Amino acid sequence: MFVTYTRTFIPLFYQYAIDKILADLKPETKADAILDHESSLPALFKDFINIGDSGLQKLLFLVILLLILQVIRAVFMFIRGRSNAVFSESIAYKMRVKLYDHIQNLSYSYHTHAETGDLIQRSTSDIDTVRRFVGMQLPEVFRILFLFTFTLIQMLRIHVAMTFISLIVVPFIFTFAYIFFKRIQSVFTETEESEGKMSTALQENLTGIRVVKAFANEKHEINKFDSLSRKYSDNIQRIINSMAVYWSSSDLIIFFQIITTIVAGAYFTINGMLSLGNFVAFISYITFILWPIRQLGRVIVDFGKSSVSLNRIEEVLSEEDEYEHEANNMKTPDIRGKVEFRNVSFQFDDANEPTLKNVSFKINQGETIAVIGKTGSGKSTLAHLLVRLYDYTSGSIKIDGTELREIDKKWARNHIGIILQEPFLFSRSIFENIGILSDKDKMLEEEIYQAAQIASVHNDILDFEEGYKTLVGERGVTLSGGQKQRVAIARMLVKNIPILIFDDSLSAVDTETDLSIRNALKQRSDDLTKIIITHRISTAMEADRIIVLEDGEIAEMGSHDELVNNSRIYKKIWEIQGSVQGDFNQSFSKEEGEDNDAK
Ligand SMILES: Nc1ncnc2c1ncn2[C@@H]1O[C@H](COP(=O)(O)OP(=O)(O)OP(=O)(O)O)[C@@H](O)[C@H]1O
Repeated sequence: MFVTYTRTFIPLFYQYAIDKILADLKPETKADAILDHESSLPALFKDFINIGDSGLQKLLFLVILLLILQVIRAVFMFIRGRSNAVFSESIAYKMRVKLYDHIQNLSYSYHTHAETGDLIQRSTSDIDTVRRFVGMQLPEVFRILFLFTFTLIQMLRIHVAMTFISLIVVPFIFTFAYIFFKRIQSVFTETEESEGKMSTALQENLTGIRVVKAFANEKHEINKFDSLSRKYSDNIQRIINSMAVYWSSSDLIIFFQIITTIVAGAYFTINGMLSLGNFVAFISYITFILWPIRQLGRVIVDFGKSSVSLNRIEEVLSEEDEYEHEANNMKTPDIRGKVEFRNVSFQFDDANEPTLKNVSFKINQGETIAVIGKTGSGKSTLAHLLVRLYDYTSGSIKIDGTELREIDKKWARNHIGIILQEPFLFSRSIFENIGILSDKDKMLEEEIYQAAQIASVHNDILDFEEGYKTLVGERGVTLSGGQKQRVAIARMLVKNIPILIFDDSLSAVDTETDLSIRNALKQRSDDLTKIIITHRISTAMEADRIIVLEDGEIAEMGSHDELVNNSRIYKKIWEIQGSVQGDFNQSFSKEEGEDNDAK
């Protein structure tokens, strides 16, 4: 406010210099009617200028005063700019962190439906729009309004009629700016959407670049991106064209206003109703009032854009935080490894029928249970229920006697570990990837190595040039599928969890490694409860019990020996896989024999 207010004094100095000082310097130019008008310059300033005796000295003091005023204004402008930036940046920072934290706490089901690109856009460019609004547009509106008010007051004090004439175009220019920016708002929105589509395509392409390369599909991808990029450029071009029309036509209106002011000012001055100095002051006032006014229309329209962004951020923030939503009295029982399913059913919100139906089974601490079944039979869903990624619709799941729904989610996930079907590795070193789940600040190397040894990946890692320091590319692309799975297993093992679920997480390792991992796990602890979801009969057959799922129901359950003779589905799988495995082993040993013979 200070900066804006003091700005309106500057034309008063011009007026004083012309009307009072020039007259002293060159008295012969003094024509009564022109110079006898009072100056509106505050008395304090006048006194300072009048310290000088001669006209030249007064001029010198005026320049010094103007300089001091400008320096003070510059300091205040700096403080204003800085505090606006600090304030808006701190708001943006808080919003970013809040949104990021909230996204972390949204449910698994939210994330399975959400679009990554869209969430990124909300967390970055939408927040930036709000930041610009708070840091630049909002202060700009206040600045323009203050400037307009203060200037209006100064002008009215000098000459009322001249004031109205000088501001005749203000309502027009403001309305013109408002209507113009309102009209092109749709172009702004389309530009934002086309930018969003372009970045989503880019993100999707980079994520799936290996598939693109593998199918030599680059041309199609390039064409797709090219058309999106063109659309974006066309929209930008439309904005540039519209803005060019706007600036030039509003310039014309402003020019008209300046001409009107000059003509009216000259008339008043010649007729002795306005001093020469005040005439100059008026011209100065209108120039610095008219340019911001035409900005105001734009800023007001930008409000719309910012409110769209705020709504988009708010939309995410209003999604339910899965932890906050839990009751305060959630339990944190001692979890040792006993699991009991009783008539458990589960249906996805958007599904027509239940994915799991009346599932009942028991697992004692230290037992290994294998779950097999056709794809889509509900195996992963069953595992997801155990870590409370979803809550069962009916029935009961008890973990060491406590109803799972009553156990604190974080507590449950800290005691029941799941190694997901598609393990995700972060683009950090292998060491960091394995240690990432540990609650300890600093993982001991020994613990990491031990976990990697059990997961049968230690030797593979040592074979890498940089060993444990090897950086796994984004999502672990520099590792083979089997290595990735084993790193994911090691990552879970550092946690020392009593119940472990392998959701088909041994599928990419060979049978031998699969066996050695299972043996190492058995050696490490007899108490570890394991649920192994698998398509491989050789993995399932060693379990204490095997559950065969069919269309979400338990079709068969028992040990390998029980099922191999006395079942429908398991027996069939055994016959198919057993014979293939037999053939494989036979041909393998035959080749080995031939090799040996050759030697
Ligand atoms: N988030 C979801 N929303 C709606 N339906 C889902 C969702 N996730 C899975 N399903 C459906 O639930 C059924 C069971 O899926 P699930 O992943 O549990 O099967 P699965 O036995 O693990 O299969 P696979 O062996 O192929 O991994 C499938 O028909 C699947 O389409």
